[in-house]
Amino acid sequence: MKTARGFFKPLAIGAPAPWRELPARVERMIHFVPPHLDKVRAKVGEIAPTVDVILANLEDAIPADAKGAALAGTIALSREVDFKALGVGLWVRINCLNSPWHLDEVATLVEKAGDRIDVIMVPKVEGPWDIFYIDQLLASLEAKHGVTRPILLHAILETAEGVMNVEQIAGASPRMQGISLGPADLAASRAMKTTRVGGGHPGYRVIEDPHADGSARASVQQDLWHYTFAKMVDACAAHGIKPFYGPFGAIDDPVACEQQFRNAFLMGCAGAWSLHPSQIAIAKQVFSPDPAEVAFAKRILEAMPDGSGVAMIDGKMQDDATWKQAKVMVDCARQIAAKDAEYAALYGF
Ligand SMILES: CC(C)(COP(=O)(O)OP(=O)(O)OC[C@H]1O[C@@H](n2cnc3c(N)ncnc32)[C@H](O)[C@@H]1OP(=O)(O)O)[C@@H](O)C(=O)NCCC(=O)NCCSC(=O)C[C@H](O)C(=O)O
Ligand SMILES: [Mg+2]
Repeated sequence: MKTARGFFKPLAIGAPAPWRELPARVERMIHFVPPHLDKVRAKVGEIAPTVDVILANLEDAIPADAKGAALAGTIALSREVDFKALGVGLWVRINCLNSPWHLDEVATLVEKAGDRIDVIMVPKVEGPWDIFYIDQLLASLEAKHGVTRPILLHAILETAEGVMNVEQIAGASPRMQGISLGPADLAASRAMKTTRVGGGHPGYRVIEDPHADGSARASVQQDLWHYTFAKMVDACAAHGIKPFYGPFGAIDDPVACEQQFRNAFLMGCAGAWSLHPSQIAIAKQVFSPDPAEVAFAKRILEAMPDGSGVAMIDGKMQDDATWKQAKVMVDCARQIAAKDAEYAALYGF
């Protein structure tokens, strides 16, 4: 791995200096759009003000014979909508690094939209070597095209080897903005026997012991993704980058979508992907802290102004640790309130 001093060294002469602190952005939902479909792309202008990030997808879900159209559509989109003025992030998911398409995609994106793209999402990242490669490639292209600030990287955690290496992936470059859990490819990579894209499975349960009277034994469904979330969240938190939940494929089941997003939120994730317009509101509601929780967190901060000591609030013990928990909640709410007037009013900021 890089030395402490070398970590922030520009990787190409003329490349923009790497970020020392990540830009503070609200990213509750990463909204996927298929940029090759003119009909959908034409609606991004009206959707963008309702989301935190628009992601132009070039990878899975884009047919092999439409990859060129998707790349062209992405460049067009970056010019058609003023994402910066809207305070909306523009991300692009490129094809994987062993695909025949990624090299032209990265070269074209940096040349034609380098200063308008905030984050490049890299699929199927297996280890830090994938980040080293794309980091160096981007630095050379940014220097060549005079890009003024580094494009950030976001890895999808969707292979068994990637999960094994997640800590090194998270710390592989100052460009790293975050990591998303990709449940579909990860299930395939692990040979999990499910065709679902995220969420629970009715077969994954624990059951109580047999009853003497032979009566029915209670069983409870368990969370297939808990271990992976915890490993990803720890790797991201330790390296100061953001963990996200990826796609929820049951578009017809908003209740289960909300539960999967809420599990991610409670485990420390900053946001999730929205695949369909119906999932935008779910992500916005789940990844904006509950106003009642924020109000209680404010009381904790007020009860211990210097963050030390102990206090009882509504019968609950508060101390230095819960003060830090409360600060996480209130800082997140403040950041959302600065961008979202509806929540600014709900939080009372
Ligand atoms: C999933 C979809 C194909 C569904 O599209 P459609 O059948 O058109 O849905 P509707 O008829 O309900 O659409 C209603 C209107 O909404 C528009 N629409 C649909 N999707 C979007 C969207 N993402 N953004 C904006 N607008 C959208 C439709 O055009 C309809 O408009 P109108 O006709 O004017 O009423 C579709 O939602 C879709 O393609 N979503 C994106 C899917 C995607 O990106 N998949 C890849 C990410 S998940 C993945 O790769 C797995 C991951 O990597 C892992 O391994 O886990
Ligand atoms: Mg995938």
